[in-house]
Parts: sequence; structure tokens; C-alpha cells
Amino acid sequence: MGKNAVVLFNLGGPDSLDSVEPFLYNLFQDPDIFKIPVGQKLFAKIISSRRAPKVVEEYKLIGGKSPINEWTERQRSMLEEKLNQTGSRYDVYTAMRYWKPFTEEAAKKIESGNYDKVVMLPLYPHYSITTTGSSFNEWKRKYRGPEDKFIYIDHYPTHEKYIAALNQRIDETIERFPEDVRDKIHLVFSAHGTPVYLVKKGDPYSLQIKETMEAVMKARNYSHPYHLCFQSKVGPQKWLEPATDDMIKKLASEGHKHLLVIPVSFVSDHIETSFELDIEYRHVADECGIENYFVMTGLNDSPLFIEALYDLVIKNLPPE
Ligand SMILES: C=CC1=C(C)c2cc3[nH]c(cc4nc(cc5[nH]c(cc1n2)c(C)c5CCC(=O)O)C(CCC(=O)O)=C4C)c(C)c3C=C
Ligand SMILES: [Fe+2]
Ligand SMILES: [Fe+2]
Repeated sequence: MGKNAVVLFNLGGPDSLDSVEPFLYNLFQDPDIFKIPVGQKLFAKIISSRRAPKVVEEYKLIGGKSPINEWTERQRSMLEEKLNQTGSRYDVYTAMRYWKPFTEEAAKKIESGNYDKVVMLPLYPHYSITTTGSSFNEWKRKYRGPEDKFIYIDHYPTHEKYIAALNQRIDETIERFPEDVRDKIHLVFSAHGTPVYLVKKGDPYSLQIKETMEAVMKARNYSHPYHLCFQSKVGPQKWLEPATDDMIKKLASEGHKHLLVIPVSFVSDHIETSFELDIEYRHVADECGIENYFVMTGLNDSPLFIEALYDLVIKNLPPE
């Protein structure tokens, strides 16, 4: 019997405070994130060394490293275990874009692994050139071998089990609110932003985020009022709006006091959820009089999310 492999693509994050600056350097060197016509390496060197001290302080507040690495490894091992229960042999690898384990390592394992089929599965449910596009481009630069065995999955924003996994986390978070305010909660879907020029060039990311939000709300029968906003702006360009902190202020000014924040574009906890949403914007919420502010935990080791990944792999492989 043959064997198949799955490559899970993700962003990666620093595994120590010392790796914050080289991680940022790798990110700012990526032409799919910032396209600098000449001198991209110099640009990356300058921006990463300027930005690192601020970002190091943020990582200090969330345990000195990004939890994205441990959560991705957990997702990898859970998926591998589930796939191997089918009786066929599967190896699941992680390919991070900006930190370890780097994409090059996974490419080497696939080159030497003699696999029949390889499913390329991003841990980004929504396609953006800055995330999935960038990861696939990096793969094409690093992989040396036959191309015919690859099956690329580039988005799954309304996969039923992914939506169910989000709703399970939302329901768990609602339980954390005092019982008498649960019908007054506003659901705030917060996605990582992108520059607006990418949307104009046809990047489908923001449309797919909306599809996820609508599918979640439909599945929960529009249980609460809901809103979409965008976080984590970097640089001077115009980014998707409204910004998450502005949304919190706007809802407070309208007299709403109970907010449940759903990190919608992410499938695990990391700096953008654990620091930006849970620490930085909590201060914003406190200052403008929000009484209950809860940030949904990432999907992390959600069995429903692993089932979604499993389904995507099995349904995209040709029958044996
Ligand atoms: C999931 C969707 C993401 C999109 C779209 C995205 C676009 C994008 N990001 C930057 C710049 C930075 N992102 C950073 C961290 C970060 N970004 C994502 C996801 C998306 N990015 C994740 C999951 C993380 C967290 C990694 C971790 O360590 O925990 C950072 C580093 C942190 C910081 O300096 O604030 C930067 C920088 C741009 C410019 C961009 C689109 C052009
Ligand atoms: Fe980002
Ligand atoms: Fe950030």
C-alpha cells in the first residue's frame, strides 16, 4: 500500500525573545507582504530592528514566545493520528513561513519521502496572497522534485465542521458571561487586516471572511447582533476598516456593555489574539465603559476543527 502526506502551512512565530527580530526580518523580506522594488533586504533589516523592541515587550506579556508553534504542532499530531486511524499511512508535516520549522525543512521531507499524493493544506481558512499565496510561493521556491503529486487546497471559509468548531467556541465563551446579560451580548468578529490595495487587486480574503461570519451566524440562527472589524494594521497604507479598537469604542458609545470578540481569521492563539485582543484592546474596552469583554479562545485543539482538516484531506484525495 502507498503512503500519502499532508503539509500544513502556517505563519510561525518567535520561539524566544531573541528570535523576535529575525522572525520580523523574515516577514518584512517577503515580497508577498511588502513589495519593495529595490533593497528589500535593507528595508527588512531596518524595519525589523526598529520594530523589534516594541514587539519584544508584547511577547514578554504572553510568555516570552508565540503560542502558535505549540498549537500548530498539536493540530499536526491530532490530524496525523486521525488520518492514520483510516488504516492507510499518512505523514503530516508543518511548513512555517517566517520561523521554525521552516518551509524548506518540510520540502526536503517530501522530496525524500516517496509519497503518492501530498495534500497542501493551509491553516488559513481564507485565501490571501499575503498568507496562503505567500506560503505556496515559498514552497515553489524551496521544493525540488516532481510536481504532479500535489493537491492544493487554498480556502475553506464555510466548511461545515470549521463553522461548527467556531460556534462551539462562541457558545463556550457565552457561558463565561454573567447569566443575566447573555442576551445583551454583541458578537465582534475581528480579522487580521490587509492593505486595501490588495482587495482592489482582487484578493478574495475579506469576502471570504464575510462568508465565514455569515455562515457562523446562520448556523446559530442569528442569536445576537454581530459586527465585522479588522485588526493588526502595520505601516502607513490604508487598511481594511473598521479597525477593531474603533469598533469597540463605537459599540460602547451606543450604550452596549457586553462584547464577545471572535478572532475570525485565526485558527490558534498567538500574539494577535493573546496580546492585541486580550490585553491591548481590553484596556480600550475598560476605558470606554464595557462591563464584560471576553475574547474567544482560538480553535487550537478543537476536535471539530481537526475533523474539518481531516475531511478536507480525505475528500480531496482520489479514491484508492
Ligand atoms: C490570518 C491572516 C493574516 C493576514 C491576512 C496577515 C497579513 C499581514 N500581516 C502583516 C504583518 C504582521 N503580522 C504579524 C503577525 C501575525 N500575522 C498573522 C496572520 C495574518 N497576517 C498571525 C497569525 C500573526 C501572529 C504570529 C505570532 O508570532 O504569534 C506580525 C508580527 C507581530 C507584529 O509585529 O505585530 C507582523 C509585522 C502584514 C503587513 C500583512 C499584510 C500585508
Ligand atoms: Fe500578520
Ligand atoms: Fe500586531
